[in-house]
Amino acid sequence: MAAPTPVTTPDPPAPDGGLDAAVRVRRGDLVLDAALTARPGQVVAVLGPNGAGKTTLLRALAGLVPLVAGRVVVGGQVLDDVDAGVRVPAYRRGVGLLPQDHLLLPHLDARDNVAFGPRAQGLPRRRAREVADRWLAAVGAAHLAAARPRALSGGQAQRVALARALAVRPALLLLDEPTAALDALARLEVRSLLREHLPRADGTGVLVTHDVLDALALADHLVVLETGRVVQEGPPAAVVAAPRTPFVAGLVGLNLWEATVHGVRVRLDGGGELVTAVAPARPGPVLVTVRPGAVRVARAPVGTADDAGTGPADGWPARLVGLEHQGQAVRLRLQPTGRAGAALLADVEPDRVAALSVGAPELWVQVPPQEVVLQPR
Ligand SMILES: Nc1ncnc2c1ncn2[C@@H]1O[C@H](COP(=O)(O)OP(=O)(O)OP(=O)(O)O)[C@@H](O)[C@H]1O
Repeated sequence: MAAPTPVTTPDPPAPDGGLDAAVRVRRGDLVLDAALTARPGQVVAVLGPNGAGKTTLLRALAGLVPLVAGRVVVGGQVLDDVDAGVRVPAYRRGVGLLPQDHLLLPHLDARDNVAFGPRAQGLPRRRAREVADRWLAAVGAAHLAAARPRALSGGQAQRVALARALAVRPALLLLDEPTAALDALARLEVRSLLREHLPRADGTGVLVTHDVLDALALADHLVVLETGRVVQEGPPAAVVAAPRTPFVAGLVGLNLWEATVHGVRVRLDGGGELVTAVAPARPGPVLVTVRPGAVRVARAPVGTADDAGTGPADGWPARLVGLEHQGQAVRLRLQPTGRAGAALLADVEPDRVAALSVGAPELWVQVPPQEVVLQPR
């Protein structure tokens, strides 16, 4: 009998383009242990707190920091393989790195800074300058062609550096916080330039950022790095919607706690208890997220969890320790005053702030059960 025709095919094996890396690096106290993969045409964003190892990861991929263990394959070419003793030097990798401090060559004008890479790839001077002019125009910096780096503003220098990185059309383009040093307007402009030019169809981009908007706007895949480890990854919108660490929750402005659930009772590991509208099938450890806009703040408990037929008053007493604007609302930072409770963010209408903050030594925070979102831990 003839074999049935398969109706689905498994994912293709790692393509001979793209990025396939698993690196271990030691730098001082940091042990970086991270894997990154991306198909050709994809951009991966790497997000993490200061000192997480993001720059070290880029430098390892660029061949500027030796691996202790692991392998880096770009576009089918093995650039590092510690077991096999392969280490392609940085200048022969065809990998573009846009470092945080952009490092334009000070004695060359913007055009020759951009033409430098194409020249090094063997283009004659005139052709390399034509390529440079095209890329300067593409990033809106044609008028800066004759300027030396010291005459450029931060945003202008960043555009020229971006043109320089793109002009060599690397198989792997590494960008270290390309929008960090820019003011809000320049950041928007550079972000839309990146969206337009990143990546080329058969190349891969890795973008280190502190800004979750960069990840949402520019990346296909988001990797969160903390103390040298990947703690969460996935499509950016999915990571942002369901943070699994306080760092990510803080970035997107959600409250997040580790807790243990028994029926509808959610006991926070750090103290305090919430009630959930939907009891998970099994008791056990969970992550709890709550939108700041869902937190009720009042001078005294309002109703009780008895409304849901579940027991005594929920919530906990807290004290106001900070206030900031958050869109149309005011975001309150609250610290528990007793042992039963957790610090949290709450968004309230501006006209309620005076009533809550003037002369109230203690407030009461509560979360409606339907706003308590649980994920397995
Ligand atoms: N050359 C070095 N010598 C010693 N330790 C280093 C070196 N480079 C990095 N480290 C260590 O690695 C840690 C991570 O550095 P890295 O610059 O990769 O972090 P990062 O995530 O990019 O941080 P930031 O967001 O602040 O740029 C540092 O805190 C330091 O402990």
